[in-house]
Amino acid sequence: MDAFQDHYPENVSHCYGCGSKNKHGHQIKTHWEGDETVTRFTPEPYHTSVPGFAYGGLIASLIDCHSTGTAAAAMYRQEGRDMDSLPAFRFVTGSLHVDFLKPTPLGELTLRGTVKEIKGRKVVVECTVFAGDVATARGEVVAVQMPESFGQS
Ligand SMILES: CCCCCCCCCCCC(=O)SCCNC(=O)CCNC(=O)[C@H](O)C(C)(C)COP(=O)(O)OP(=O)(O)OC[C@H]1O[C@@H](n2cnc3c(N)ncnc32)[C@H](O)[C@@H]1OP(=O)(O)O
Repeated sequence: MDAFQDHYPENVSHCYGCGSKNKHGHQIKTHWEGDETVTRFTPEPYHTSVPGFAYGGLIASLIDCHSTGTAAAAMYRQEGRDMDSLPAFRFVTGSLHVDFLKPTPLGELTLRGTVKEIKGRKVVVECTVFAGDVATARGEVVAVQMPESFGQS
């Protein structure tokens, strides 16, 4: 199944969390399941915080990139456009809030996202991280369409 990230333009495919061209990164893959977006990711042993459990910064970065991908996909969906069509929607993180509800074990994790708001260039995404049936973290991301000047200095 094609993931949102498989359709990212090359110039935004280097992100540590979601870029398919970053060989050192997480390379997460996200897709729609109805009105939810889903990413599955299995942490490596080196993602440890306390032995047996995942590092919180990893969880935050998964929520971050799951949510920016969701933002892009939601904009395409709202406009009835294919994710390969131009101009491309590129989102960056304006804010990232994470609540760690329970320790997250080092096993397969499922992130489920919902779009709370689309307003102008802003998309607000809520994302919950599950280990099995247990919600271990919940995040809210304000994703904003990337300004043309982003990355230019
Ligand atoms: C297929 C391709 C996919 C491509 C996908 C690419 C994936 C890459 C994913 C990367 C994930 C990252 O790590 S990104 C890297 C980390 N993030 C960054 O470096 C971003 C740095 N910050 C910025 O460049 C800027 O502050 C922006 C772009 C976030 C916002 O600046 P701006 O463009 O001037 O936005 P502005 O007009 O002020 O605001 C627009 C709306 O967003 C809201 N807003 C702006 N900033 C915030 C904020 N921090 N917290 C809450 N809300 C905010 C405003 O209130 C407003 O809402 P309203 O008043 O209209 O309601």
